[in-house]
Amino acid sequence: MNLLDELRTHRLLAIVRGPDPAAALTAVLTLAESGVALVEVSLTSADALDVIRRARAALGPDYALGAGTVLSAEDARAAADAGAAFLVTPAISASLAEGGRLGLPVLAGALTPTEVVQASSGGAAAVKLFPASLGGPDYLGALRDPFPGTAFVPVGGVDADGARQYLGRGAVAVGVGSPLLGDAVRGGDPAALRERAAAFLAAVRR
Ligand SMILES: O=C(O)C(=O)C[C@H](O)[C@H](O)COP(=O)(O)O
Repeated sequence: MNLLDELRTHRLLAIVRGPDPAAALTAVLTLAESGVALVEVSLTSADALDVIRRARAALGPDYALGAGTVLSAEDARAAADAGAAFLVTPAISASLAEGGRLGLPVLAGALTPTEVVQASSGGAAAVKLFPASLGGPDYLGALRDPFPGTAFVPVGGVDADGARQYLGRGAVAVGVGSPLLGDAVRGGDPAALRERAAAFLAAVRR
């Protein structure tokens, strides 16, 4: 898949992370049904690889389902085996190069200018600005001056209002976990998740 194209087109990446595999799977499927085109399942979730495997089986081969918090080369390979189509990392790590070897695009985490350079030169499809809440939209704006060609995806503490602001400052997309998922990862009402998904999809619309 072309991760950068997907991010540019859909502008919203949902991050599922939770203690309950059944609830995580339901959340992934609910997000997909709601029109959220890109979802990552964090490997810190309970039975994350099994959740990815089941979600892949339910959603088919073309859905943009990825694995998050992929730090090691071993995790990158396991995520690929489970059916992840892309990898997300919170930092520059061995999984970036391994993604290249596996042919999987990587959204690589970076915070500082030095890390932005390392992520890009390491082959990242896009740079996940993490934790974005540390500097907010102004910090993204400051980074965009020296890196106008870099595709940034802010992650961490991004609510619907923040999503609009980051996109207005030139982010290609935003990544959203708890403000979107809420209690859905602990078995909360899927109808409420559908409503939050609709609100975030409206917030990222051009
Ligand atoms: O999974 C990783 O490696 C991440 O870096 C993602 C972050 O930890 C949060 O999950 C996103 O933050 P919120 O949208 O505030 O919940």
